[in-house]
Amino acid sequence: MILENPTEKAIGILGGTFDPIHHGHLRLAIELYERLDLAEVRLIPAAYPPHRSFPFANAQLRLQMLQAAIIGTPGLVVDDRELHRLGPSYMVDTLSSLREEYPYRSLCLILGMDAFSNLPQWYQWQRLITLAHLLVVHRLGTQIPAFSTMQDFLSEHQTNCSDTLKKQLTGCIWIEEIPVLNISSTQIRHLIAAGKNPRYLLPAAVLNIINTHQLYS
Ligand SMILES: Nc1ncnc2c1ncn2[C@@H]1O[C@H](COP(=O)(O)OP(=O)(O)OP(=O)(O)O)[C@@H](O)[C@H]1O
Ligand SMILES: O=C(O)c1ccc[n+]([C@@H]2O[C@H](COP(=O)([O-])O)[C@@H](O)[C@H]2O)c1
Repeated sequence: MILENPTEKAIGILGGTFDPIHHGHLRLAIELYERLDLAEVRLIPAAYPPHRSFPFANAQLRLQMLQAAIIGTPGLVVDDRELHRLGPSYMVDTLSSLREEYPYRSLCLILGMDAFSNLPQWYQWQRLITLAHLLVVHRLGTQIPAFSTMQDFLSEHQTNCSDTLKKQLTGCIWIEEIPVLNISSTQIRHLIAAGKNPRYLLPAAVLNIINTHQLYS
């Protein structure tokens, strides 16, 4: 669907395991919020992330860490809808429920280039672009996938005009190069397990929750 006079800004959607949330996630969300003039970026923790082992921290604590991380940050919102579903937290179900809630709103699913390269392994992956745009960001050391499925997918959907993301509700791929911080949740978990201090890789409020609940040690 094409909107002749789009009045409402697009909503960015950043799903993740967030085990734990860190400054890499938060900078990514803020950069995209500002650069693409989004209404907000929704951080959506996965209850049961598909295609990876079970998270170390339980879903309620990962949610609590997210809420603590974004307090007072304009444009960032936590959305806990995946915590109310049973079974694997498939993105297609999350986008379907957002689409029901916002039938006439542009939705932009944010993906790192690594996640984008693995998209064909996602459940019903070809439906994703019928429910939202894909906002693909470069992460250090990642490249645009060279294999034909993704090259074809890109040539069909990639847009060079960011205004299209506002005018259309779904169906476009936008690639954004951003200065990505080389931080991962795995690195933070490993530091804590080794008795080292992860301070400054993640918000102090998140580290307080980790310490209170003795997570990852
Ligand atoms: N440092 C970072 N900069 C930008 N994007 C990131 C960064 N770390 C993760 N992301 C992106 O955020 C989303 C959620 O990431 P996730 O919760 O898996 O974090 P992670 O740090 O990659 O975790 P883990 O090390 O446990 O795999 C993914 O799309 C991922 O590509
Ligand atoms: O829907 C899927 O099949 C699917 C497969 C892999 C990952 N995802 C989602 O991608 C997001 C990032 O996942 P992860 O494993 O990098 O934390 C998170 O929201 C996951 O639920 C979704």
